[in-house]
Amino acid sequence: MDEEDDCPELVPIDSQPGVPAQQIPVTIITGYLGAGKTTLLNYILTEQHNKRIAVILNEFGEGSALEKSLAVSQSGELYEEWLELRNGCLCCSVKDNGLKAIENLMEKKGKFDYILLETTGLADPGAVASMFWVDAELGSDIYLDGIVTVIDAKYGQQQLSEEKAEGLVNEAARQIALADLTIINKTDLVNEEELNQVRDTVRSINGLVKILETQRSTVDLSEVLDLHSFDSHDGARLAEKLQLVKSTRPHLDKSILTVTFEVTGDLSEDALNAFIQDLLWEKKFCNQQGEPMTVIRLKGIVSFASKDHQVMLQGVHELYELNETPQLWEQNARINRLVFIGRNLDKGILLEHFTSTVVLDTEKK
Ligand SMILES: Nc1nc2c(ncn2[C@@H]2O[C@H](COP(=O)(O)OP(=O)(O)OP(=O)(O)O)[C@@H](O)[C@H]2O)c(=O)[nH]1
Ligand SMILES: [Zn+2]
Repeated sequence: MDEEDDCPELVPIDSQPGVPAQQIPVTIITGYLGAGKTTLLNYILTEQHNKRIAVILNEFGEGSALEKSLAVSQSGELYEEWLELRNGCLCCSVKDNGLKAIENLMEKKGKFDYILLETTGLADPGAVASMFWVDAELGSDIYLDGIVTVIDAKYGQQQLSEEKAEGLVNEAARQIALADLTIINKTDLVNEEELNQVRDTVRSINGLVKILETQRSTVDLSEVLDLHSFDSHDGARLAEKLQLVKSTRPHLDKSILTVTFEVTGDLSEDALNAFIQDLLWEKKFCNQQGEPMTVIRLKGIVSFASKDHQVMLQGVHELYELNETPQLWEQNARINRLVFIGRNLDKGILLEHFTSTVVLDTEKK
């Protein structure tokens, strides 16, 4: 038909599946008190780059304010709240230099294309990350790009070694468990031995995370921004990364640690959901001492019999997602790789549950 000639070929505006066009990335910058978060933000803001960045110094990490924003999230009004933010109404959650920077930015440009959010030192970045995640599901224009945790080279070791009351998680360790990138800052204040020690501790908590070492939080911006840590279109990169991850040993008896395993074969989607929900929601799995396993961060690449594409698994606290990646299995062996970061994790027990309930029978040898 003639009309067909007139009709332009439809092309997607954004070539990256999984990231709708126009979405603004947000990077959460977390880290214990005084580690160097603000120094990092100031550095990023003043460094040469072609991004219009908005900085939010976050207050809702504190007490009732956090509960308030989570409550808002549950009633579904969060979308609106963040939309306002996106449109420039940042003032209420911003202070100091950050505010000036954003005010100036918006006066000049009206809009920005990157958001950096500094949480307070004691905040649980998981709660903040979950908010953005839930928000993204609601069709928000903001998506979570990554969680960056700044660690004090001098005092980090001490902060990470503090014994917490029974049942409580060490916040500094939790921040590392959740991180996509860690920055060990203030290396000028420690000798090599101390630096090795803190690096080993960080690695023992999170076997997956990238570790940078800095003075005055001076980093290559490309290593901090646009990490796409939660995007399923980066499935191939995650799959590659997961291959290199090793299970870790806790630096203290009760510490957070990383457990990873790989299992060949197809999984039952329903059974995998049940497994994850038993683990994250029901806390059904216990270690040999009978203590319930707690997962803080979860990542994986898995194979479902019905799907030609690799599927990415992401979890933050009790939220998780399974998303198909653009990556095809093709002739590659269907190897499921999972990484769990949390407390009281026992690899043997997890693996046993996984192979006996989630892997399809035909594949079991
Ligand atoms: N010696 C040294 N001091 C640093 C370095 N980086 C930052 N500082 C100093 O450490 C102090 C804390 O830095 P901030 O960037 O404010 O840390 P923060 O994590 O934002 O702190 P809070 O928001 O209070 O939790 C400041 O006095 C910084 O000047 C570094 O690499 N070496
Ligand atoms: Zn700060």
